[in-house]
Amino acid sequence: MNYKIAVLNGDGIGPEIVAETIKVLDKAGEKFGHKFEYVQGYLGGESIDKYGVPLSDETIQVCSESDAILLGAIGGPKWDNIEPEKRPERGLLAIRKELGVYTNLRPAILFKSLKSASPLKEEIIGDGLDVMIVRELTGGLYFGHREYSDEKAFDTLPYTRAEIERIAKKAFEIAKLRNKKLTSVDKHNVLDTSKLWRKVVEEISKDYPEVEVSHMYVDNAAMQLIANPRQFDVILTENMFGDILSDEASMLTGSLGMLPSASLGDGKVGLYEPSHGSAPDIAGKNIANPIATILSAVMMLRYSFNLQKEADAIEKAVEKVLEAGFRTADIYTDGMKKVGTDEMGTEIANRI
Ligand SMILES: NC(=O)c1ccc[n+]([C@@H]2O[C@H](COP(=O)([O-])OP(=O)(O)OC[C@H]3O[C@@H](n4cnc5c(N)ncnc54)[C@H](O)[C@@H]3O)[C@@H](O)[C@H]2O)c1
Ligand SMILES: CC(C)[C@H](C(=O)O)[C@@H](O)C(=O)O
Ligand SMILES: [Mg+2]
Repeated sequence: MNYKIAVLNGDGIGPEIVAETIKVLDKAGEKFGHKFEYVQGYLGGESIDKYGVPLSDETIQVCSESDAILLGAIGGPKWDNIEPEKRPERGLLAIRKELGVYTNLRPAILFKSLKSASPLKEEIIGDGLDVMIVRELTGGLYFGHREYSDEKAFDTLPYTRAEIERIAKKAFEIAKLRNKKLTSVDKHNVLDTSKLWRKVVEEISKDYPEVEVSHMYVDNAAMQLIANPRQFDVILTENMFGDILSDEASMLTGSLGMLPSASLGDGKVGLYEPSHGSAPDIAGKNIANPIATILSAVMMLRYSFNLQKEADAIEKAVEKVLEAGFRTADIYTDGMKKVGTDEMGTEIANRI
């Protein structure tokens, strides 16, 4: 089959990690007889430089005419001091909103051979940690009414019942296919939106009697993720809590460079990007870890193209490369073979 993928390199390490992902996708395509066609779009800083805006109509069109979107990461110091509406990050929020991808899946999975790369003790991290964070992506604080003056500024955190219902249903559906345990994370003791969130999640849970549901305050959840991460299976939470908790959870897997993501809606096009940012501190040095992006492409094969054996083959190749001791700097531990971004991509592609 032929698949058309919109590619948005973005900024910083974006082009480096996307190049390795394409290398891996092409190898999988070759092996299983698929053709991946890539169409270039522009997002964030690169789009500001090209079009003067962080997301252009041209790129929206390229994305909506594709079967899926592969994104590197956006942002960087070059664009940090421009007006808020024109920042690279606004382009990312706009594309998520435009595509209606309200479900952001961020799976924190520990590869066995990376146990020693996690800062947590082995007895806490255990064997085979696998937590799925389901983050609401197109509502809440990121999209609420906001105002700024040099004397006073505010952001608002709105959620409608419908927005909570649809993400809660997705999370319960996912939990049903996993260990049937869902922890909804909120700040019910303080926020009205959390009051509605908890009420709606409770209501939806009645349709999923096989899933055990519990509620946890976000501050406690931040602590529990470190103290006892294995208690979690599916974590359901709102936009900003999910942003923060997913970066935290990434360290359970060894590095932020290991955490992929899939952003899905009810429409045709899914957006696949690593959970991390453009890492300007290491950009252009060929040291970034491409695995989060490669695993995001695995999610693309699974969720957008239904190519299960192809997805398994890439995932297995990542596992084999890690077992063989290859490590980028962020997951390096003594005695392993340190490799650059491109070598990591090549080693993975060679094992498909
Ligand atoms: N989805 C996105 O595009 C996205 C996500 C987060 C941040 N950002 C943007 O990225 C820029 C930098 O933000 P930041 O520094 O807070 O977050 P960041 O995620 O870019 O980096 C945080 C730390 O993790 C490291 N890191 C990140 N990805 C890595 C990888 N693949 N391999 C090895 N190390 C990696 C970085 O070197 C840095 O030390 C900002 O402009 C921010 O707005 C974009
Ligand atoms: C860059 C920023 C807008 C973005 C977010 O907060 O969603 C990022 O941190 C992420 O996790 O994808
Ligand atoms: Mg983030």
